[in-house]
Amino acid sequence: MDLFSSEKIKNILPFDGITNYHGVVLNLNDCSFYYEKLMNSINWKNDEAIIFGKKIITKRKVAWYGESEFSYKYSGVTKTANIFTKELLELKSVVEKETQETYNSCLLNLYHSGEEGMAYHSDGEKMLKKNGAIASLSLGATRKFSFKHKENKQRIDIVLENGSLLVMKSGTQTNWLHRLPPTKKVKTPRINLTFRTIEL
Ligand SMILES: O=C(O)CCC(=O)C(=O)O
Ligand SMILES: [Fe+2]
Repeated sequence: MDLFSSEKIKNILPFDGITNYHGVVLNLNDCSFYYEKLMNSINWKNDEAIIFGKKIITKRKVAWYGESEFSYKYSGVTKTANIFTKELLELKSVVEKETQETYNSCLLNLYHSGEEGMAYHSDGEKMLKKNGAIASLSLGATRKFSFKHKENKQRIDIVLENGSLLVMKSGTQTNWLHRLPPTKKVKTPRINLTFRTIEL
């Protein structure tokens, strides 16, 4: 973080939480380099979830990476994380410098087109450090991202560009839901990386 960068970092939530939008933190060359690299080298898997008792397989792909092969439970299934690749460690260090926080794991999502998204949820899994920052780095297609207050249903929308960084901090997961709405307008893929701190 440079001396002046705090001026451009804004809390986009009006109350009950802090979510900072840092804007674009990677230059275009780095964006293309990491987008291609991650697209081709990450151990992408379709996600499984149990919705109303039925097993569904998402079109969106996911991958968990971390400092160690920690195991985690997702929709009743125990899975093992992959070990950070060189590129993920490089991106982690960019994000750590920019946010002045540290992270020990990363959940990656690959949305092949605008038809794939993620429904309203909050990231409050037991394993996550309580009120720890979740730093979300976006690569590829620009997508809208929405927050909805759990009580008064107020909505806040933000556009996440190629190379941008959004950091969800204290209060955000407790008081707000977030989602990536599907859209017919976007035809190209987007990769999202959420750096997190897991208590091992
Ligand atoms: O794709 C995104 O921007 C958000 C992903 C997300 O909310 C999550 O992985 O928990
Ligand atoms: Fe999330």
